[in-house]
Parts: sequence; structure tokens; C-alpha cells
Amino acid sequence: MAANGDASPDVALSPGWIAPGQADALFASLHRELPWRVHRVRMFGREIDAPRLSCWIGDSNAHYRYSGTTHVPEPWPGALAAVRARLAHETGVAFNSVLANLYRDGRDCMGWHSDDEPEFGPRPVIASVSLGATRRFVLRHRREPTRKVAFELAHGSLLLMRGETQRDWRHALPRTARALGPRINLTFRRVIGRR
Ligand SMILES: O=C(O)CCC(=O)C(=O)O
Ligand SMILES: [Fe+2]
Repeated sequence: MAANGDASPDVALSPGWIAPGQADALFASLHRELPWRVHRVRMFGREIDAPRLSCWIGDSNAHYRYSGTTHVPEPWPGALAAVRARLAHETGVAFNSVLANLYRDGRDCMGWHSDDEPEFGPRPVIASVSLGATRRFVLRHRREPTRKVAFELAHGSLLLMRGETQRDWRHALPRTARALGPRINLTFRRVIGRR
């Protein structure tokens, strides 16, 4: 592999991975039942409210640290059991946690980052399930920012990020001026214990 990594990120989109009726039911149940909160994020050395609502879900031992705080996960809601089992079957990854994000409208967003915390180990597989309004998801190479890839993440879609995607690329969910309804995104991850 070249020093700068592969030409495109190791990502795969499966539109309609969840059928529309099931995706509607899943959206409604998560929207209603998850304990959504405003998380605090660090930006340029300051703590600010994240421009979205979030909920960290996982096995009780899947602790996750970010922005300097350890987060104890919420228990798995019944509505996610089938999705988790299907993802494990299709990817071979025993996902033990999910970060759920609720973008209330087009103003809610997520800035440039990569999910490269040591908890996820090298070359993590991250399975991103989208429900609700279609939003644009963008990836940009870390060292060659002119290299960009964009995906429209529609209701029921699955985006898998693998390989060196977190090491070599950043991703973001930009805000948009379009009038949009809410969107829920679920990123299934595997937290590996560390010493
Ligand atoms: O909402 C999305 O599609 C992306 C979410 C994301 O990047 C994350 O949760 O780390
Ligand atoms: Fe991310």
C-alpha cells in the first residue's frame, strides 16, 4: 500500500438495507424510547453543547471515553436486538455498543472527526444505519483534503466503514439549509477492553 493509503475509503453503502415499513417502526420506537441527551463536545479547547441529541447504548462493560469523560452505556432497547443480530451475522463482528444520534432538523450536524479512539482497536468496522430524513455524509482524506467522497444516507440504509477508513479519512455530517425532518443515525461499534 502507498504511504498515503488507498485512493478511496474502504466503505460500502447498502441502500434499503432495512425495508421501509420496518425502518419506519424502528425510527418511531427509538425516537420515543431512547433517553436522548445533549452531549458536550470539545471544540478548539472549549466544551460546547453538541448540535444534535445523542444516546450511547451498549453492553455494561463497553465503556467509552470521549472528550475526557467515561460514558457508561444505556442498556440495549429491544428494538435494536434484531438489527444487532443481523449485523453480526452479515459482518462477522460482535458489535457491543452503538452511538445513536438524533438530528432534529437540517441545522443539527456533526463536524469533521474520525472514530479512531483506542477503544475501537486498529482498523475498526463501524456499521452506520440511517433512519428518517436523507442526509449527506462526506469523507475527506486526512493528508490530501482535496480527496473527498460523499454519500446520500437514506432511510433504511447501511454504510459500512472498514480497513484504514478511520486512520486515513475524516468524516462529517454537514448542516443544510434545506427544510428537513428528523434523522436518527446508529453507529454500531466494537469496544475492545484496554489495560
Ligand atoms: O450521522 C452520521 O451519519 C454520522 C455519525 C458519526 O459519524 C458518528 O456517530 O461517529
Ligand atoms: Fe463518526
